[in-house]
Amino acid sequence: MFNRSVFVAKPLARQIALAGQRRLASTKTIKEALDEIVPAKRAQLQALKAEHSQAVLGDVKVEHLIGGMRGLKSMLWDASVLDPNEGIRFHGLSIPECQSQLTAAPGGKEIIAESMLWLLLTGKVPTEAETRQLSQELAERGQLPKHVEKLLDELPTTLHPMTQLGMGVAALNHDSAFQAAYERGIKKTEYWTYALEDSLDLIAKLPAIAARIYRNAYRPGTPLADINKDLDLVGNYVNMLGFGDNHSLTEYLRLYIALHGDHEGGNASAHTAHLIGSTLADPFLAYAGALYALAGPLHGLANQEVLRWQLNMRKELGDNLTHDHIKEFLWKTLKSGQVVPGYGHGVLRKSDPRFTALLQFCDTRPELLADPVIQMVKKTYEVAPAVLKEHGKTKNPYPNVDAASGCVLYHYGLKEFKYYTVIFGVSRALGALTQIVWARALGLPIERPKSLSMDAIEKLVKQ
Ligand SMILES: CC(=O)SCCNC(=O)CCNC(=O)[C@H](O)C(C)(C)COP(=O)(O)OP(=O)(O)OC[C@H]1O[C@@H](n2cnc3c(N)ncnc32)[C@H](O)[C@@H]1OP(=O)(O)O
Ligand SMILES: O=C([O-])CC(=O)C(=O)O
Repeated sequence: MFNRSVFVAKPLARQIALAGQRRLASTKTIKEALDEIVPAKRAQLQALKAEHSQAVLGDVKVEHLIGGMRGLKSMLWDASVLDPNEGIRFHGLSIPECQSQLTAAPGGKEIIAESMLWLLLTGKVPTEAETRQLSQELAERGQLPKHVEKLLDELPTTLHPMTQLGMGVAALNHDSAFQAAYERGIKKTEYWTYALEDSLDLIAKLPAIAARIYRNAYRPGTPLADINKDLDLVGNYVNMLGFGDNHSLTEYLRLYIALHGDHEGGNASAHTAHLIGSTLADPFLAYAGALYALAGPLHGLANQEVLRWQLNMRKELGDNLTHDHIKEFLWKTLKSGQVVPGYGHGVLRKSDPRFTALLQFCDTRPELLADPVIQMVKKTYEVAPAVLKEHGKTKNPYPNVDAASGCVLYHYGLKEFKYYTVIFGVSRALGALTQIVWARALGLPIERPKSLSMDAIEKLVKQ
């Protein structure tokens, strides 16, 4: 057992060195780490069921049925919680806490996807050795099967990249360990191990699918880099996209992909994965469905729409945009009945801390601060909340993550903004698949809420 008195007696520098050695030394696979946690979580759920099944957590109102279930507490989701004013916390850790505690790539500063995935799956901050071990495991699983490469290469390059991504992901179910095990007939208690196997495979292969789509559509005929077993997931992704020599973009994408990983359970993409997974469709099919929810302009596609909106504004009003120009364009958008992309949110009621973290990344790099697109994002932020407040409709006049996410990509030459949601899709797998693994580990049932007709609502209301 850990002996506190011995530890405290050593000088601070020595303590830090020893703690560092311990962190580095502790190496477990993600499966071994989960094996240790699953029994306790199952026991916690059993106790909740046994002792509190009938406890009331809130009312169901008519507004929930006709208002997109906003605010209705109706899903179990452990990995992250969204506070309307504070934003997201991953297993209790805020974004700045994650930035200071989660492992970066060698030579980098930003959180890497593996570190975030470990936190989401286990609720624990991984040691550096655990993170590196997971990077290696993902790199070893990263190669695509030939039939998926062929499928992607034969799709029209004009097909939206998100449609292609969903198709590539669904086709991976050809080799689903979960589906094969289900057909063989395994015990329910074993489901999660096969769901984990498929989930790790899918997360590992997403960069190769996403990069192939980019290459086919925008850089035809150029070679795709091989997976480097010594690199992290996003390092390999950026290499395959053809931007591997750009350290700043690589670091940005590491941060981007870690931060977009999970946003509690009710967002449309994560919820879709959860719903499909609850039918015991395998993780590939569940996540393919999630990607098509992400591809809607009110959700993930907003990050492409933000760039399109900004470039239209520049085309119409010129390069030297003033605050008044932006106000004018905001009102034009609102008066034509469209939404301002990148603003508003289903839950948040303040500026999204993911937006803040991405802008802080820009603040440390003079070349980004000097870029007109990034300046436009900042200037829009200076005027849009007041315009949206005056317009008076949206409950949240502040920016969400999509208001900033595309600008750095654009600066570094990844300008094909129809591709941007694909990057979001590589990221959201971290949280959505975490939930699928846990839903199978906890034996959660098929999701099937009750629906009511308008007549039935009226009848119930009158009673
Ligand atoms: C990663 C993400 O998914 S973050 C969200 C990305 N999406 C966007 O940025 C698109 C723009 N934003 C929106 O459309 C919305 O704010 C959503 C979809 C994010 C949230 O929707 P809701 O929870 O229904 O928002 P809210 O309750 O504030 O909506 C009330 C009214 O304000 C409008 N509204 C909300 N946001 C905006 C906006 N950015 N611009 C103009 N009007 C807006 C709604 O369309 C709605 O109008 P209606 O009464 O005519 O139907
Ligand atoms: O939480 C939501 O509804 C949308 C969102 O920001 C996300 O999915 O990242």
